[in-house]
Amino acid sequence: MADRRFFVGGNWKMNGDFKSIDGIIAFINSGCDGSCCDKVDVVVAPPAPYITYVKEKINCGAQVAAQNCYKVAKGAFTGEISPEMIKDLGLNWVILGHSERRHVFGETDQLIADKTMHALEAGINVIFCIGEKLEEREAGKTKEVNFRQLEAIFGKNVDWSRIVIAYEPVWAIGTGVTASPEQAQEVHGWLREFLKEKVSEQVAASTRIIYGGSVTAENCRELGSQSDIDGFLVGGASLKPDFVQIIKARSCC
Ligand SMILES: O=C[C@H](O)COP(=O)(O)O
Repeated sequence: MADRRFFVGGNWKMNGDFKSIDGIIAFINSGCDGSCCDKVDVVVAPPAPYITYVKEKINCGAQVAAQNCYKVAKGAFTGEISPEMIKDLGLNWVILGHSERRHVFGETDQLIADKTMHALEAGINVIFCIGEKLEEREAGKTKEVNFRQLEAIFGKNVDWSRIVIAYEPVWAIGTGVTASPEQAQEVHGWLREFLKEKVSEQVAASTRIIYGGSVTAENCRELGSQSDIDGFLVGGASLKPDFVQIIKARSCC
């Protein structure tokens, strides 16, 4: 297994209120103790209005991320937040390119690339999401779609040490239909080869590629044991105590 630190993100999406968030923070704080968080990067992404609250309450080493940001620092962009604001809140991570941003809100590869570059320039690390739809997989376009989404940031001045790639097949998100360990490993392997060919051997070897899509406490160990799966981006299960088991999928704490 390559020496890439395991990474587990919890994407709460548009879920939670103060009461339920208190419960989530309680199980993260008690379950993700020092011995565990020392071995895993844990990053949770609450809805924007709760970011500061969550950041103040988490006391176990887990970091807090934003779920999205725009491509400029400030201005007349109602409803948006900027990477500079995320930095100002004391955060270091943002999720970009999530399938819900791509397919519900119509974000293009170009916009996601622009947002990624601006976030990196502002000092924010990026969880860069890609993934094919079911019809694309069934049409034999899995590799083509994922490579196209990823190569949107090739050729730019990317600091790859600050990017985590999240492979999230759209058909597996929130459906209960998880990619099999073999299916996920196959795509992760392709992505690593693609990085090796188009960027560099060093970037391919060191960049973490995490899997997302109906990850649960039950399936995380087998998925996490695949050689090119370096962690998870978890949606639904990150709102439950199962999240702690997923954090521990590869460590023995
Ligand atoms: O960002 C997380 C993914 O969309 C996965 O969501 P899920 O675990 O609910 O399938």
